[in-house]
Amino acid sequence: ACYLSGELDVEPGECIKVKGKIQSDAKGFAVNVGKDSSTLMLHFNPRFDCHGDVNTIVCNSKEDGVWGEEDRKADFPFQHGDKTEICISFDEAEATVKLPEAEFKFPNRLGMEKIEYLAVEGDFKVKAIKFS
Ligand SMILES: C=CCO[C@@H]1O[C@H](CO)[C@@H](O[C@@H]2O[C@H](CO)[C@H](O)[C@H](OCc3cn(Cc4cccc(/C=C\CN=C(N)N)c4)nn3)[C@H]2O)[C@H](O)[C@H]1NC(C)=O
Repeated sequence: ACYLSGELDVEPGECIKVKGKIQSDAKGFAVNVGKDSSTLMLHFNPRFDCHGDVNTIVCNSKEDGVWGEEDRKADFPFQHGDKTEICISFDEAEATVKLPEAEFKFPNRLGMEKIEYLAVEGDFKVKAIKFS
């Protein structure tokens, strides 16, 4: 993981802003939020070229270490070398991922009431993390 934090207390309506740069040879990266590494509200996983996916965002949840059903998004608003800001918020129904030019929703399948864990993994250089 290139950024890992536990013991967070992000409540519904609050925002986690991950600012950084996508590596120029990125194969993929992931932003994970939830309770801990085994219990994720959202695994937001843009894939440039990995696991057989090309330019596809794969979202999923994880409950006690078991992946849920994947949700592949239609848009892929990322390019190699891009600087970007990924803002994640949630409410009882869904998580929202806001990018400069796109927005994605993913159901809050686990009914999580707070985010205590954030991890950014893969080919993404984290510049700043802001909570608002
Ligand atoms: C078709 C065959 C069966 O179906 C496939 O079955 C695979 C295994 O279940 C799924 O894959 C899994 O999907 C999960 C979501 O559901 C997670 O993403 C998981 O990864 C977990 C994971 C995260 N991480 C850290 C990380 C994250 C991003 C990049 C890197 C590393 C750098 C890459 N850069 C390089 N190398 N330069 C590292 N490591 N493992 C992935 O293995 C595929 O989606 C699925 N494909 C389809 C179409 O159904």
